Amino acid sequence: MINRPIIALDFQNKRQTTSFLQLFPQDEQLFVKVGMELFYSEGTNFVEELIDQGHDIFLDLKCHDIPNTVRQTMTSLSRLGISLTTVHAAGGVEMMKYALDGINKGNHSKKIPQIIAITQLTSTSQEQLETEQLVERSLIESVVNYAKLTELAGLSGVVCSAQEAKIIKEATSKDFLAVTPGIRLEGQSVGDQKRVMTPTAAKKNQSSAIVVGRSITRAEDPFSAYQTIKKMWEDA
Ligand SMILES: O=C(O)c1cc(=O)[nH]c(=O)n1[C@@H]1O[C@H](COP(=O)(O)O)[C@@H](O)[C@H]1O
Repeated sequence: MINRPIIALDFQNKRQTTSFLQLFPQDEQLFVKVGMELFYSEGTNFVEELIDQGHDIFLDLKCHDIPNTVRQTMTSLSRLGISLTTVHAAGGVEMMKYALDGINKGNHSKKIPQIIAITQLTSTSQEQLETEQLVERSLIESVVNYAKLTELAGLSGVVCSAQEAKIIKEATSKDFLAVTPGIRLEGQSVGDQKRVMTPTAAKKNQSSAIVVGRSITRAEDPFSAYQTIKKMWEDA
């Protein structure tokens, strides 16, 4: 269980990210997610700067490629000192095993990252699964299947919606992580997300960690929104 909400730093560049982080007390150690948007513009140097500032990093690059390429990517990332990173479970068991091998072969002078796998994105609906992916099973079955394959490959857990966290825990082991984005407060616009839950409902449904973007980054007072969400998570 990760005790703080993970804040998705979905910003275009270092300048925007730094002004956002300045809204938090200097000694507040955050768990932040750097995604493709920020990583592709600022690269590894900025990730290392965030680590030096005392933050835990979820580097969310959603790798999905042939096993050998993913292995070498993970070896490159392993030296950074990040806490978590992602691959797509759709890449297959072999790809996920290679990913783990890549991390293990890397140079961990700082911290060994845990790898978690994307199941079905929280922006995917049952209808899209049927009409676009041509998957005939239910969305839940697909997510649970990906979770079992991820566990078989030896990774630490999955990214799924909080709606599926409990069923994943039942289908896998106690320590297997169900990291859940798609978090909204009551009454907030869901935007492009399809499978959402509140922080309280997510915790009650056995989510291991919540990933929160716009509910914090676009709040009028981001630090206060963070504190509210953190408290909801702690108290549930
Ligand atoms: O890997 C992720 O973090 C992720 C997986 C997923 O299925 N859904 C999902 O929303 N995310 C990420 O979680 C964050 C959610 O942002 P908000 O919808 O603004 O809270 C974004 O950074 C997404 O990239």
